[in-house]
Parts: sequence; C-alpha cells; structure tokens
Amino acid sequence: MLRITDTSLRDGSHHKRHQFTVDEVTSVVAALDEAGVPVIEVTHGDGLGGSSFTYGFSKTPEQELISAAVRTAKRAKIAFLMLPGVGVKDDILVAQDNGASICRIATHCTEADIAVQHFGLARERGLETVGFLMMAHSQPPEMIARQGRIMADAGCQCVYVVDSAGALVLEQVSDRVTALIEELGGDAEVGFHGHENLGLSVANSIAAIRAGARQIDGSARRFGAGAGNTATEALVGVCDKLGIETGIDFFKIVDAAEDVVLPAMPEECKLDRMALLMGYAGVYSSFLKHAYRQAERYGVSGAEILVQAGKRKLVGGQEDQLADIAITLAATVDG
Ligand SMILES: CC[C@H](O)CC(=O)C(=O)O
Ligand SMILES: [Mn+2]
Repeated sequence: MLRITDTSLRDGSHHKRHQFTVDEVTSVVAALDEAGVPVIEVTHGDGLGGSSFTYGFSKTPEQELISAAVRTAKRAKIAFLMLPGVGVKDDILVAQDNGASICRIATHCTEADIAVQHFGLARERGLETVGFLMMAHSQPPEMIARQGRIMADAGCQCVYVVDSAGALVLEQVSDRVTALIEELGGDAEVGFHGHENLGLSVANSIAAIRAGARQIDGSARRFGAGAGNTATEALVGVCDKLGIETGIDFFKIVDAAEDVVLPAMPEECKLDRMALLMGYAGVYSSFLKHAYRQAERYGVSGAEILVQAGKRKLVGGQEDQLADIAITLAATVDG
C-alpha cells in the first residue's frame, strides 16, 4: 500500500507564518486521522528549532503542538521534521518523549553527510527515519542517488526526492526516483514531496509512484509553502481511480480538507505570479513569505527578489540573502 504523509501542519506552517494554535492542530489531526491518513507531520515550517528571528517565531511552541497531535491521533503516527543545525539532537529526543514516532531529517540535496549522526541517533532510539533531499531539481539523478546512499548508510529508511521549488517536470521526477531505487536496492524506500508551483504536484506524484516511490507527501487543501503541496484529497482521488491503494477514505478526506483544514488557513495557497516564478526559476517555496516581507520593507518587486534568488541559487537557511537582494534592488532603483 502507498503511504501518504500529510504535511499541512508542518509545510502549512510556512503559509501560516508559524501561527498554529493547539485547537487548530487538534481539529486538523482529528479530521485527517478519521479519514485514515496514516502519517501526519507537525513541526515549525523550518523544522524543530525553526522558531527564530530568521525563520519566524511560532505562536505556540512546536513541542506543544506535537503533544496535542499525539494526544488526538487514534491511528495516525505523528512525524516531525528537523534540519541539522536549525534543530539539534536534543530536539529529536524531546519530540520522541512527546510521542512522535517518525523522524524526518532534511538536508540540501548535496549535503546528506550533515545528517549522519541524526539518523544514527534516531535509529538508536527506535524512531522510524525518513530523509529529505531538498531542492532536488538542482542536481542530476546521479547526484541524488549518491546522496541517498549516504542517508541510507546512516540509517535512513526512506529517502525522499524533495521538489522544494516545485520545479521538477514529470520525467525529471521519475528519473530521480529511479536513480535512487537503483542505488538503494532494498536498503531504503523512496518517497516524493511535491509543490504546486508549476501546477504539477499530483501528476509528479503519480510519476514518482509509477517509478517505484512508496511514500508520498500531500497537504490537505495544498496547505503548504509557495503554491502549496500536492493536495492530499486530490492525490487520494487520483490513486483511487488508478487502483493505487492508500487506505484513505476519499469522501472523508475531501470533507476534512474543506470543513476543517481550510478554516485553519489564512487564505488559499495561490498558483499566482509569485508561485509560478518560484517553480520556473527554481526557488525554495518557503522563501515566498520572506520575499513578500522584504519587498514591502524595501519598496521593491517581490517577483524580482525571487528571480534574483533563483540566479543566486539560494538554498534553505539563506533567507537573510533575500533582504540583501531587496536592499541591492532598492539601491539600483534609487540610483
Ligand atoms: C525548511 C524545510 C522545508 O520547508 C522542507 C520542505 O518541505 C521542502 O524543502 O519542500
Ligand atoms: Mn515542502
């Protein structure tokens, strides 16, 4: 059976500027769990320890949100994300003490080696492990495969191709999934995490499944960074039609997305000019809100900030460079 992880309470945190409340997490987890979603990810958008000046402060400490999710879920497992350096190993232990059972560790897709000790710790503590190779569009399949091998050797049980920028197009997804499967053999499963910035997240997810991916991320109502993630409810509907079993009830997930998740969103995730530009220029989806903020602050075009971010090939953690780009653009306009 295909395993779908819903990440609306983690990737959606970017779109909500990290303002989730315990009540929102409780109601969303209850609805997703009732629909049969097997894994629900809950963390600050930038992972454990993300609540900070650089990434944006959480309204509610993420460990409280994780505890609320664990208390609420009857069947679903609760996952958390961590980026080595943003969070530290102790954060993993606290999340486990709070009842989370799946540890997802994300690195830029050329830097899997920074996660080795985190995978080791997670496995030693009996956590299930998932590895995220972010910005996977920026490297060829062979590099993704090599980095996946580093993660698997460190104890990662499923390596994800993460299309952080929503920039991958169909065969570019399946090529990366295939390369990983060939490299990993049976040592780890392969997964896919999509963004909707070029309108392809469901189709890309199907391409990943057809290439052999066994775990796929979705977000109910696409609640995620940029134009949002693969809509969990749409993915479930398409899987039903293709005879791919997910264990999720289509009618219940459709109701959950509309009646419970949508009210928790500040607004729908839009496939607008800024989001399309991110997909086209290959920009990290979680930069969207930061780009808006710097554009407003320095009176420059948000779209131009994103184009420049694409040219600089910025990666997660370089959010401060968006301010630098905005200042440079403002100086150019003034001069
Ligand atoms: C900051 C972590 C990032 O949002 C992880 C992710 O979902 C992605 O790269 O798409
Ligand atoms: Mn994402």
